[in-house]
Amino acid sequence: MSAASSIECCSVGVAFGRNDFAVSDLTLHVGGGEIISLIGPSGCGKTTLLRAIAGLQPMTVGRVEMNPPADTSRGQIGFVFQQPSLLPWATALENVQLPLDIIGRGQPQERRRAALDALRSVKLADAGEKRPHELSGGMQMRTSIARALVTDPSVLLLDEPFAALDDMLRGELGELLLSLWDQRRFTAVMVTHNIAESILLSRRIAVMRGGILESVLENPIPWPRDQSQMRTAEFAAFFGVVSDHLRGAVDNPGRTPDGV
Ligand SMILES: Nc1ncnc2c1ncn2[C@@H]1O[C@H](COP(=O)(O)OP(=O)(O)OP(=O)(O)O)[C@@H](O)[C@H]1O
Repeated sequence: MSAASSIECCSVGVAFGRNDFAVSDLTLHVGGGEIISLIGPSGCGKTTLLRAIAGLQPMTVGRVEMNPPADTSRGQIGFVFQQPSLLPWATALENVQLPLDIIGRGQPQERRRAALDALRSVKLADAGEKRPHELSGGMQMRTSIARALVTDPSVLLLDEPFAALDDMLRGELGELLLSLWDQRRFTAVMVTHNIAESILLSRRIAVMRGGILESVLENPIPWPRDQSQMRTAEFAAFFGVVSDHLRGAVDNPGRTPDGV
């Protein structure tokens, strides 16, 4: 596996109209092997920032640096989107193997073995021959996660990955993500609307509003994480802190030095 890259967003600005900045002068450091959540009201620029980090969205100003550099075309950056977006005519195994086929890594047999390993890692070892319509929503999302991880990326970018799932599945897949991170230690940036999920899964929470970074909150919940922590007083208290920042009820005291 490649070393987890740190991510440096330096004064990133993305404008869609002449002066219409969806993301404005945004500077953020994400440490190698860190999981950080991007949270904020609808339309505040979370997806635009994630796409800029991925290299999918040209920036109007600023730059994004990864160290060591991570390159999508070499499978070093993985994506998980809200919709699993699997090829309907391909089996789960073929879907997972697809990124390896595209970048042309290894011999066909090695690719198949890697895809099987990735499916096993998301507890879908027995579903490889099924097509997407034969999989439940949760299984489709597991397949999508396996596809994102099959190339052993050093950076994983997730855009509201569990938003379409019910609470039980959401919690289950959150814990799966934590265990995958524990084994692989990739750097992850996850967009979510769900405060509890952002607290359970990430080390820091970047709160955005109107295209700017409102604050970066250090998450006090100890590691290792699991869902039982969601019932603690500490979790509830931090939930309140994040909510206040989201509502704009706090005047920025939560910034950490590398999130300025
Ligand atoms: N391709 C585009 N062309 C023009 N405007 C865009 C484009 N993509 C995004 N925008 C605008 O940029 C702003 C930020 O959008 P973005 O999708 O990044 O927000 P978001 O915080 O991810 O929202 P949500 O939580 O609803 O997904 C919005 O005003 C949106 O309309």
